[in-house]
Amino acid sequence: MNALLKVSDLNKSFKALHVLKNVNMEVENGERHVIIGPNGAGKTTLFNCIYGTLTPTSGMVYFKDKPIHDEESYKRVKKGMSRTFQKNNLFEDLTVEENVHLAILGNKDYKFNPLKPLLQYKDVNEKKVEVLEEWGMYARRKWLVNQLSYGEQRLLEIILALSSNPTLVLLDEPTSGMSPSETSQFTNFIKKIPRDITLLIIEHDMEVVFSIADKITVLHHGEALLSGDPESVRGEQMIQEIYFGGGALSK
Ligand SMILES: Nc1ncnc2c1ncn2[C@@H]1O[C@H](COP(=O)(O)OP(=O)(O)OP(=O)(O)O)[C@@H](O)[C@H]1O
Repeated sequence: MNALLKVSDLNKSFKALHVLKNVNMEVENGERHVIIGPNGAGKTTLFNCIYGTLTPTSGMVYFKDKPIHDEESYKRVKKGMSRTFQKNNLFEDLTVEENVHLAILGNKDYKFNPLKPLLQYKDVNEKKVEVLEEWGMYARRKWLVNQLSYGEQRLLEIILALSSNPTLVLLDEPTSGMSPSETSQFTNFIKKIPRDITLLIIEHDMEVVFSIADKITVLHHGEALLSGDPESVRGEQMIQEIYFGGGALSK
């Protein structure tokens, strides 16, 4: 079977700024694939082109063997993609379960009716309970989001991304701003996600990278310098010099 996601000769420019330069990358089914690279390398721009937030200047993105690079994000979500963003995207004054409810509702075909009480969406309610139970948030379902710790809020964002039954989830710097204990909670959480869900993650914390990655792609000045298993990437002399020697990956 072919790769779940294939990025082929992808370019993205913002006027004269050539951010992505002929990027080629493949993500296999079930993989935990981590993208590393210094600030400004083009990692989020690459995510935006994969998810449809941005249209590439040229090149192709294939998902499940079909070209998707000119489709809107909502169509990509329907095909099984979901994502989180660098900054929290939660409704902080709503409860945990209301956030989950709205995320599930947002992926349904029927239009949200503001006059219909949330609890009357029976299938959404069932799915909500399933999601809250599966990911360990049921006990805190009535908590307001702003009562959760920062680490729990970031986990809730991932839970929302998982609530659409995705096959591919893109996580953009999920541990940014987390304390060491929140980061290790995150790593444990990632390890519990079943392998029928593929993960593509932008991550700066090298301890996290090497504890979760099956494959690492190094993006440098908009070019995919190399892709490989963690040990081969760690062993590359060029990577040692650029990243581990100079500490260029730490924020
Ligand atoms: N919408 C935009 N318009 C103009 N320039 C942009 C836009 N989005 C990103 N850029 C520029 O593209 C370059 C790459 O940015 P991008 O956010 O993709 O990098 P990154 O590798 O994700 O960095 P970081 O690790 O800091 O998040 C930067 O120089 C940024 O200023």
